[in-house]
Amino acid sequence: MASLSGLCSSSPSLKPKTPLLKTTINSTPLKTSLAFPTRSRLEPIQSIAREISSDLSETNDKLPSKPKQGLTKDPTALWRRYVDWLYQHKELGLYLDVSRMGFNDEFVRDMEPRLQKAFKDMEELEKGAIANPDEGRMVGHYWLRNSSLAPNSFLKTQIDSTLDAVCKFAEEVVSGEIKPPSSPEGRFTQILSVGIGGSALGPQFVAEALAPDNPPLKIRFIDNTDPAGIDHQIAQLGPELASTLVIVISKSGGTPETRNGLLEVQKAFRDAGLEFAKQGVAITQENSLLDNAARIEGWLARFPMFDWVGGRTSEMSAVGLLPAALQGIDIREMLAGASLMDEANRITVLRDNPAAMLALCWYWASDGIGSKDMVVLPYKDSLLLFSRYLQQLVMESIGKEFDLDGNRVNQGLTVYGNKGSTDQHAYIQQLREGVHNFFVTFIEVLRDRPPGHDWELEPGVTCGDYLFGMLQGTRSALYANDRESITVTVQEVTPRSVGALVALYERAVGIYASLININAYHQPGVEAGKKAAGEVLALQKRVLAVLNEASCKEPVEPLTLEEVAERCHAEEDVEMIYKIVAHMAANDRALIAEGSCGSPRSIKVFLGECNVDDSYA
Ligand SMILES: O=P(O)(O)OC[C@H]1O[C@H](O)[C@H](O)[C@@H](O)[C@@H]1O
Repeated sequence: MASLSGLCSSSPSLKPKTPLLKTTINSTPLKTSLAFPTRSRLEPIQSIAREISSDLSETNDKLPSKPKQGLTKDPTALWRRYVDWLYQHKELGLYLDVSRMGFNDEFVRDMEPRLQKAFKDMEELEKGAIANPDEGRMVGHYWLRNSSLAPNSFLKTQIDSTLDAVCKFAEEVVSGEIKPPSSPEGRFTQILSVGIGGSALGPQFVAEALAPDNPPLKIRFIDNTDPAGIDHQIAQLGPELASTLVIVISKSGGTPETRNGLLEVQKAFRDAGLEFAKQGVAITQENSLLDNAARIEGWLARFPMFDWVGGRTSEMSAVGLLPAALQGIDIREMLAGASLMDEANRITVLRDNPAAMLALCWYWASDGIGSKDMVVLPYKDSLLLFSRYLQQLVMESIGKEFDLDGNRVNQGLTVYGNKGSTDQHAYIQQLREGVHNFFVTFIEVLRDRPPGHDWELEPGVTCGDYLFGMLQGTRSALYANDRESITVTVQEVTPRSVGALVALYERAVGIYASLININAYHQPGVEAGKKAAGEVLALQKRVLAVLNEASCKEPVEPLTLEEVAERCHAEEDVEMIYKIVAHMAANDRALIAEGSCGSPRSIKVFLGECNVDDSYA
């Protein structure tokens, strides 16, 4: 867990970077694929897959080879394939069509042992196994929508009581029973959610997908440490800051961006003469720095985040449920949708298990090594953020350097996309005709708009028919050019279907991770960037101390970058010192006495004011 002050107190000097380790898997595709013209890349990918397969063979069954073949274009065969493979979840009204993926029976047969192992792994995980071995943690997001699955009664009670507390608090806020102390409206009208990554993406997706046109509380987000972005959110609130419920979300309670967002918001409250604690809510692990601060300062409410729920799978915890409930979204329906989907995904027969079908398709398309990207295209504006949400869920889970046996595998599955038909006017040209490095997942919503509002904008055709036509047309056009696609269809965008979609992809990630033998539940790579950021800020403090000392002299002594570096005992970091100085100069916190930032060697720099307390030292 990062500490609140950790960003600025890391190691005192920037270490020279060690060169990146070259790996077999990294270098092989480069070498091999360079020998082939672009259109013939399938073969090298297969050979890489085979190579990796032999690496994994000690712990896994032999990797099924992907037969080289074109996609069938025979309409009768395609229709048969469509009907044979169509998955339907009757109660959820959800369909999964994998007919436009080119896998064959042999591949499915070969994958069966791995799938059965994945089902077993998921069963163990749900029973409370330490499925995240590196962090020694259980992985329990599935219990959140069916607490009776929790491995002990203590966890069950925690889940149930948190859900009850979320519902009660939301009801009291919406009804005005809990009110802000000094708002003329007499009730909370806005939510300002402060959080990042898994503590933002789920709530953002769900708000966009499900919030009614006029929610009881409108939501906005601070999900970065960009001061201009923060100012914008606060300025947009204007006088309504007095009726804003600020929800600070951080599992660890120590993420620097979230800490900064909180400090900025607290300052805005002070500037407006408002008492933050009366309007602040914390969602975090018990006894985290955030939790302790909220308790000591007497914030309006605190809700727990559980150790065994990862940030990117926290949408069904208080993280996602509280903001949703405050916007008038039926969270019990979301949970019901997720729970129904989970039940289906426990079935150990491939064709009856939509998450397994997805995972199998991912494996097929990307050779189990991420050789193709997943383009997610919901044809529905309200699902715009689904691909962004999935980007973290999939890429932070799957993008791993090592497998569970410690082999370097550099795994991943790249996800991107926005929405159709809009993206047809942006990059679908490349998908149809350009580099063949992707497969598509269409998300189709059958209901165009609420009943009673539709009209024909030309004889026999509605606006929604166009959207439908665009999706079907793009799917066909891509397939005609051998571009594979999956289609997930839901009847409507409802709390139930959104809950089901979240659960579908959470499980697909879990199953896929098992198929490729990686830990989907940790994120060791994220720490490197955070640590480096801490080192930059530590260096900045030393630069400030050196500049301050020189600027307190009579007369002021402007310094070259080399002089600053030397006095910081960080000669090897002169480039970073240049960047620090340029950034401070752009923000009027350092003054350039001579030269210009365009020619770094010419610069002489000093501080406009001498800080006599020398608080930088
Ligand atoms: O919820 P927090 O502890 O503030 O973490 C927020 C995010 O930060 C990290 O960088 C992780 O990579 C994410 O998985 C996490 O969701």
